[in-house]
Amino acid sequence: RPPQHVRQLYALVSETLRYSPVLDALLAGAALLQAEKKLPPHLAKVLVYDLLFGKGLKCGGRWKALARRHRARLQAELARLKVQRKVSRNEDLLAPAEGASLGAPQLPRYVRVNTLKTCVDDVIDFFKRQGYSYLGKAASVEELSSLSGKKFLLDLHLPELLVFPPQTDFHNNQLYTSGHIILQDKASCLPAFLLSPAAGSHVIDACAAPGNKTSHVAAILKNKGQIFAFDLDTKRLATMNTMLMRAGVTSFELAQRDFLTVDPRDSKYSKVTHILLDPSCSGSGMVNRVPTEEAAPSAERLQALAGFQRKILSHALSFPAVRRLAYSTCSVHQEENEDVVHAVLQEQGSAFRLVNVLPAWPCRGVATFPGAECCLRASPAETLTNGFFVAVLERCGEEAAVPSSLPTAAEGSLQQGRGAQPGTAHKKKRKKQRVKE
Ligand SMILES: C[S@@+](CC[C@H](N)C(=O)[O-])C[C@H]1O[C@@H](n2cnc3c(N)ncnc32)[C@H](O)[C@@H]1O
Repeated sequence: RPPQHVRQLYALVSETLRYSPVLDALLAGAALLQAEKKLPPHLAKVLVYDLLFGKGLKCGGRWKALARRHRARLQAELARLKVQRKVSRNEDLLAPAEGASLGAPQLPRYVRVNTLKTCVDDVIDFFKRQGYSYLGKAASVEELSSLSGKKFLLDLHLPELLVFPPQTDFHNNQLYTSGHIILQDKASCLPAFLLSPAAGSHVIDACAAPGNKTSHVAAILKNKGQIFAFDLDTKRLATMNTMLMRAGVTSFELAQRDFLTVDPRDSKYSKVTHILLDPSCSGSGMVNRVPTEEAAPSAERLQALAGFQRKILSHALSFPAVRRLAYSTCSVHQEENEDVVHAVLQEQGSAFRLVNVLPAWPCRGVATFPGAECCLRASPAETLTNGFFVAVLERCGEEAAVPSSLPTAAEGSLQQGRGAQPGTAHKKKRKKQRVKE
């Protein structure tokens, strides 16, 4: 049934997620899932949240009645947990207990500077004026993990990425609302950075909405050239349109379209040299994702996703002028990552090859085929990001001809000599609209 009170439902789900570690402890303590074997664990959490902390929504039917039967036991568990944690209010349970690590790992707050509107130096100055201390460029991933209070760093891999302590909230910050900064996980900044089209290029973003990567591509293009962005989802495209306008992106064409039906021979796309392909995936790498069965997709679901991903990757490579393509997923499953890339590379014969990107990146593709280590993986534990995968494919024999703004530091021996000097993009102080406090 469609929800009658969407806002209440949204609040219920987000609050359940906020209390998730506490709810896990209560469910375990009361052995609810052992007692009610048919009760799905995620539903159990929502029911227990509503029973103990919520406002008592008028829905839930038989499941709600089932949870109510365990009310006394759950309340006793809650009281016990409060005594154990030495707290009196429910909210105080949300602070992690001493020495404990509850729930999803805490990732830093990554802030991508939107170079279409400002520059890194100006944004650093802005935050300094807001009372933050700038600690310079990070030397290691460990340094990023030890950030606390009002301190921030420049990322060690991505020159336009600032790193703040976890849970720093900039959603109401003037720089965010004006599109000067984009709140984007570090791993999700990799595809556009590694695709690195030169200003003036024609680029396809095949599965583009809600558009964070598109706006990143536009920034790399310096708004010069043309972006053709496609997505199936009307609502996500509407959000994307607003986001791109706010970010000052021009020269883009958004289309609500199945990319698989876009004709590679259409003369409109005859100059497309770069493609960013970030197709639907299981999302199994997302740390803060609403938990669903997707976190552990079935073999059938993985097979279906991988089939789609192979098809859409092959289709993207069939654009006649394409020279470079970045394929990415926020999945941790080999089936959606290395296996897809390997299968399509084999199908392409010697037309395309993998580029050995970012040799300094610590986490590489799973060695399931020769060259898989050219791909990048990301994970909360190793790179302090969501779980992610990126592979960059390049047309064989084209590399010398490809103009690229990619810093040479981002590519290994296979690509040496291409592109501009490391860091030139952020070192140059560009004249940009100055950010006013
Ligand atoms: C992982 S999301 C893309 C995220 C986006 N690249 C970003 O950075 O904001 C995958 C997107 O692919 C879209 N999609 C799925 N199948 C598609 C198809 N056949 N053609 C175009 N878009 C598709 C989905 O609607 C979804 O918005």
